[in-house]
Amino acid sequence: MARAYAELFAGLRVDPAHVLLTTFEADHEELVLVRDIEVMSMCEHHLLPFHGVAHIGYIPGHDGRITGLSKLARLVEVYARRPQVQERLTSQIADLLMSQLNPRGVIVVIECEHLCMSMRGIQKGGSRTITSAVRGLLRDDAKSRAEAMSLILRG
Ligand SMILES: Nc1nc2c(ncn2[C@@H]2O[C@H](COP(=O)(O)OP(=O)(O)OP(=O)(O)O)[C@@H](O)[C@H]2O)c(=O)[nH]1
Repeated sequence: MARAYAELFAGLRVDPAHVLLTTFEADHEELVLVRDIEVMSMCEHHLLPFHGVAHIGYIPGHDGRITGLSKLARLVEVYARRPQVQERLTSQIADLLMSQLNPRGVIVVIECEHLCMSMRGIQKGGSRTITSAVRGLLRDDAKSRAEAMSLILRG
């Protein structure tokens, strides 16, 4: 039992800042977006799962540095594998990207079904909760935000 919880909450043992230590010189200053990253997390109120997908986009900083694509998915894992609420999960990912990668903007959109609403309580399966956290240029510039949103919604 203790091992099962250790696995479920493995994200608590990892320093999220370490995930983004891998960066590359790419001279790329346009949007980078990774869609449909699987999310498996645990609602901190009921200790029941919520699951779905995350879409993470960023516009690199003026130095054009990028991070490894898998690091974005790893960041989702670190913050998801702990008791969570979806809103905090969304903003933690966006805030860490802003502070570590120093990009011009970040957008994180997460869509999940919460089993605490499906299996118990109100018992409404199939509803999806969508949260977003938008920072920097992607928040302030309507054109950049619209471009990112259109790519996110395309799927
Ligand atoms: N930005 C970007 N990253 C890429 C591309 N192709 C591969 N990568 C990433 O390059 C990174 C290399 O990181 P490393 O930490 O050196 O390699 P790794 O240990 O295999 O990394 P993991 O895949 O996280 O296990 C990984 O995050 C890959 O996902 C690409 O076209 N663009």
